[in-house]
Amino acid sequence: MYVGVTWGTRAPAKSTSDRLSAGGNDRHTSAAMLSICARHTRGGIYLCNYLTTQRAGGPAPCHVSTSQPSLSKGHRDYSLPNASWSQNLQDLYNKYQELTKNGDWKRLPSYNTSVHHREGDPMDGERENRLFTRNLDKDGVGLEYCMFYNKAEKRMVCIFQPGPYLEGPPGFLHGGCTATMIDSTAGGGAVCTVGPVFTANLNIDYRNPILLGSTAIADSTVEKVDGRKVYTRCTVRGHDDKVVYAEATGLFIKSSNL
Ligand SMILES: CCCCCCCCCC(=O)SCCNC(=O)CCNC(=O)[C@H](O)C(C)(C)COP(=O)(O)OP(=O)(O)OC[C@H]1O[C@@H](n2cnc3c(N)ncnc32)[C@H](O)[C@@H]1OP(=O)(O)O
Repeated sequence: MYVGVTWGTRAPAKSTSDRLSAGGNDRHTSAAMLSICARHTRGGIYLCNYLTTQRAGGPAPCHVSTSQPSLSKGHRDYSLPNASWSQNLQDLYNKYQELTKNGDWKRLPSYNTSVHHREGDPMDGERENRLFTRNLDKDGVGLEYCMFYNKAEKRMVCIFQPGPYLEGPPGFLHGGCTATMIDSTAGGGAVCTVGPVFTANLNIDYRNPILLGSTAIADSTVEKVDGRKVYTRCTVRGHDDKVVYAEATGLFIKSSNL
């Protein structure tokens, strides 16, 4: 499936997230081309073809080109910048987008369902299910994030900005949400490295609280693959690398029956 999206100029951001963050300016976001399919089946997580379906030689033909996020068949790509993104998140996005240019890094599109974006998926159609990390309808109040994968380094980076609906301690991100981002980032890296997996174990040391509206990076690497076992390590740090928020290891088990 190919989906191309062109973004236009947007109004200055006024979200809580932006007020809380150091940045808050909005900016033009360049066109992005992407292709991916992802699916969850029986709890196993798939990310298919995204490393192979991007066409060489520049942007692929677009199915969608609008000044708004792609909503073709409801398949908006939530990994693209929107008006709730802080300047810090936008800057990191631009940095990693730049790194995709030589092919070392790939940006992963992200949808709010696990299966709807797959053309011809038998589960396509009206479904109530939402991807946990994309279950809020309003931009900026929940998780804003984008993942980039480096195949050679078996490394997944997720830049993210937690919004005001994710509060744990007053003003700070709930630890369960931090765990979710670690699970998703390390799990996504495991999937991209070996195929569908289940999370078997997550071990997290929380080092510093994450301010709501700030910008953070979850940086995960697959350290070892031993049979069906995929060992990962993940660090969550601030956008400027000055603060470590959490350190984690994760064990993912390659699905045996998918
Ligand atoms: C970009 C988007 C990316 C999206 C990523 C999303 C990430 C989110 C991922 C999830 O949330 S997945 C949902 C949460 N996880 C689960 O619900 C899994 C529940 N557990 C299970 O289904 C099974 O326990 C599991 C599949 C993990 C393992 O069962 P199996 O029957 O397939 O394997 P088995 O028990 O034979 O274990 C295989 C090996 O792993 C080892 N193992 C399994 N669980 C372990 C554990 N917890 N700790 C340590 N080792 C473990 C086990 O000892 C064994 O080692 P050996 O091969 O050396 O004998």
